[in-house]
Amino acid sequence: MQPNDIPTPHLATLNTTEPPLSREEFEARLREKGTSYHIHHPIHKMMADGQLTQAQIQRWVANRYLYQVAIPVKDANILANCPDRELRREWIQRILDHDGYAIGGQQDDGGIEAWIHLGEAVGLTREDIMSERLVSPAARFAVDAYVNFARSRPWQDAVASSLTELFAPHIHQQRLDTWPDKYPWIQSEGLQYFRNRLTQARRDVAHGLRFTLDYFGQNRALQQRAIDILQFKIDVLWSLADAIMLQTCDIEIKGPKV
Ligand SMILES: O=C(O)c1cc(C(=O)O)c2c(n1)C(=O)C(=O)c1cc(C(=O)O)[nH]c1-2
Repeated sequence: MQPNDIPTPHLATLNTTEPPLSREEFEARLREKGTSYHIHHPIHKMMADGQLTQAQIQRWVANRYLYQVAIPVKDANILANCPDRELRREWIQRILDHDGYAIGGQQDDGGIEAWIHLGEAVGLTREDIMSERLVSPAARFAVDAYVNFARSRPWQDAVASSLTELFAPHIHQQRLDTWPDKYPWIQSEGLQYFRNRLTQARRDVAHGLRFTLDYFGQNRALQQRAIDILQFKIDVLWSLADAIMLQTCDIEIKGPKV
């Protein structure tokens, strides 16, 4: 059995008889998936409307830390599975963005550190965040599903699974636009993570999208596969948001407040 034949319940059966979509139509079908992006999840709508309490924002940041630390591990799995040197040269930047680096006198603390600063800006300690003691088990399952996908699927599939980043600049911008007004108690320096991602995500997605349109554009079956993979990733993010929402609802009812 070839890696591409591994049955995955998330991926629909491929219809190989239809003609391929044009490049434009294929891209449009991927972008259409934005209608089910987690920006539409109730917890993110409440967040943008200013309806979350400090304890709920804290739990969101603490749970999302799992995703932040998983991303470079996911990307390292892509590098490990990918024999294409050109792709690795570009992809490695994603690991540096999140882990940071100190190379040849140049230094950047990276996105994980910026996320910890966000946690401190919302009133958590570094220990609260890094110990992962506030995270929900269901959030861990959702994030693990993404890392396992990148570890076990062909690297081309894992590249396509990053394409939720098509929609990420919008949600980062939404937080930058709404938080200062809705949550004035959050120190503004803490929002630097979102500012950094505006450019990083646009750069990443230009690369990931170009690759996906080229590789998965070869025939209709591969195009459908990429669309299904994007849906799988959208489901990962939605499940993560579900997990956080359930947990934050619980703390509002019976504590403990952090
Ligand atoms: O805050 C968000 O809503 C959000 C969503 C996503 C995404 O759509 O996957 C990413 C990020 N943030 C993010 O900060 C990030 O670095 C990132 C990397 C990736 C990826 O799949 O490789 N997604 C995302």
